[in-house]
Amino acid sequence: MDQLKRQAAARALEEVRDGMQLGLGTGSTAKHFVELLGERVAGGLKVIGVPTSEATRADAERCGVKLTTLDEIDHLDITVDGADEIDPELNLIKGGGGALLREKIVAAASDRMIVIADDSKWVPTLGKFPLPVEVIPFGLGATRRAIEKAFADCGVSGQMAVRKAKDGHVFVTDGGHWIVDAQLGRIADPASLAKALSAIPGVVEHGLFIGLASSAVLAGGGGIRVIERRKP
Ligand SMILES: O=C[C@H](O)[C@H](O)[C@H](O)COP(=O)(O)O
Repeated sequence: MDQLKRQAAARALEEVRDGMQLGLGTGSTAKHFVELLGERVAGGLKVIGVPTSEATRADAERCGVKLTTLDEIDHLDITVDGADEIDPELNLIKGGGGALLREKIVAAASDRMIVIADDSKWVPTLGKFPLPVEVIPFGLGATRRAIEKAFADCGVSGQMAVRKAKDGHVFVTDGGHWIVDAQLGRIADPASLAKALSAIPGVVEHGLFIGLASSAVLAGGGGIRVIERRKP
């Protein structure tokens, strides 16, 4: 599986040109991209990156990739990031690693977002992977009730749980927020659900990435598939 992730990362790296400003994703697949990018940088490639998490910042620094922020530059050429699920419209569930907020800010500031994954992430319909919803701890009860209502309005339901870290304490995101994971099973209309969740005051962001990915690079036993998003 790790080999497939690395192959997808290597294919995305072929899109990178000298002088590009890159969004650097988070997770085990994106980490391969950062490592391979570091090798190219050591060989003379000149790029600058914006990391989507403190973990990726540390990886990029270790790999010698020069970093900047979205305050210092006005756009990114390409963001390369992993995903937890990818559907045929290239809508995504992201946030399994808790980095969805910065990932979405960075993807939205990019001309192109390339999603890299092993082909187990390809699904006909999003929802089997629990949907991460990043929330403000204050007023969580009210926020949970509003999320439940949004789910019902969009025809989905399922158990919700505040994410815990490995040490048993509540998982806290890089932005200081909490994550509620919702087991929805099948999300028939991800765009409507995304809109409904975004309208809730206590929701900082959610893991539905709608219309952000430009292409997906999927590595499987039979080779690599590159899927471009259909124009609306
Ligand atoms: O918050 C984490 C990110 O959205 C990751 O890109 C996603 O969870 C996929 O991670 P991995 O490549 O480790 O499966």
